[in-house]
Amino acid sequence: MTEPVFPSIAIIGTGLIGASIARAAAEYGAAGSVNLYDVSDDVRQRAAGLGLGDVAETLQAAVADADCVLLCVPVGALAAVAAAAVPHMKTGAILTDVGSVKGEAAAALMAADDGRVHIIPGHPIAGTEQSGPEAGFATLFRDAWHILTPGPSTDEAYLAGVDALTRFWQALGSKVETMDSARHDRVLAITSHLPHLIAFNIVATAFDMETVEQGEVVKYSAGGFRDFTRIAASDPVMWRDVFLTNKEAVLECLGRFSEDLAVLQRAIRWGDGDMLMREFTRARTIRKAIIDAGQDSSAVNFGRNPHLDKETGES
Ligand SMILES: NC(=O)C1=CN([C@@H]2O[C@H](COP(=O)(O)OP(=O)(O)OC[C@H]3O[C@@H](n4cnc5c(N)ncnc54)[C@H](O)[C@@H]3O)[C@@H](O)[C@H]2O)C=CC1
Ligand SMILES: O=C(O)C(=O)Cc1ccc(O)cc1
Repeated sequence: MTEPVFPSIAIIGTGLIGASIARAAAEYGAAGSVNLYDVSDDVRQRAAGLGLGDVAETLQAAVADADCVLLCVPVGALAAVAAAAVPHMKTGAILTDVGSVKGEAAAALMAADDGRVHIIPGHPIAGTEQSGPEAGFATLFRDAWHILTPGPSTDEAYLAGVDALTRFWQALGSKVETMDSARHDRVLAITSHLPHLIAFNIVATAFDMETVEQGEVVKYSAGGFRDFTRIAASDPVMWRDVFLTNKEAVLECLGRFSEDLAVLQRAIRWGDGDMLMREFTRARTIRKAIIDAGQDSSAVNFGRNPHLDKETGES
């Protein structure tokens, strides 16, 4: 077996993502030892029971020996956790995160910078609608993108840190890209954040209609609506924080989306079949182009936990 990328890592927040990193790092030999900490007593006990690593009683104890500290908490908690962690970290260690929004995450991490650690924000584009340590699985990051948004430093030690973190995520199976955090937030607003908002909204609308239609909405729900309900089952705290911290980019996308929806609404009202054909054909072509380019990682990861997928019975 090859040398681990990091002799020791600390994972703060042992939910879906933290537990998946712990399992993957152990399974693929990416870290020599894995320390864990979660603010919740109950989650800490469950993480220990699952054998995810050495569960510490305090954040300070978890990070003290780590060569890389991975913050896997909701975006809104990053600033406080980073501020509490950095003074106890080793000089030269890496501080990264997995937050779904990067501008705010980078600002939260940078605010804690004391000049001794290397701050390299990151985001795995892989997940499911589930949360908690039991939901984690080692193959979550396989073939998924991992976006790093490093700072502007050209310091040799910092660049060596970026290189090590890249190798860590590659060892977990990810394809790593670096990107400017503002660009990340614009891209993710349309590809991930807006789709989640639409799912939360359509499920709520259908539920309200159900009281009128006496159960028929859910009873006859076809595949499309079921897919929306899966996404809408995602963690409310995590998604509240995403929308609070990527406000501008999401509102921009929502504005464009509403305009385009109004065009379809108008076409339906006026019976403009040509317009509907044009729009639907274009969407179909786009989907085909995505598949042909091999970008459909959803088929690999999203929503497919081999340990928990009760619907398909996969194991
Ligand atoms: N769920 C998903 O599909 C994905 C989530 N992410 C990001 O990963 C991060 C974690 O998300 P999940 O693992 O899904 O959430 P989760 O809800 O499964 O786990 C989060 C854990 O953080 C803990 N926590 C909260 N505040 C804390 C604090 N101050 N100190 C220590 N622990 C604390 C919670 O107790 C919880 O156990 C979020 O920032 C999210 O944006 C990124 C990619 C995919
Ligand atoms: O489950 C799904 O469909 C997802 O889209 C998972 C996901 C959620 C948040 C992210 O920042 C990245 C991936």
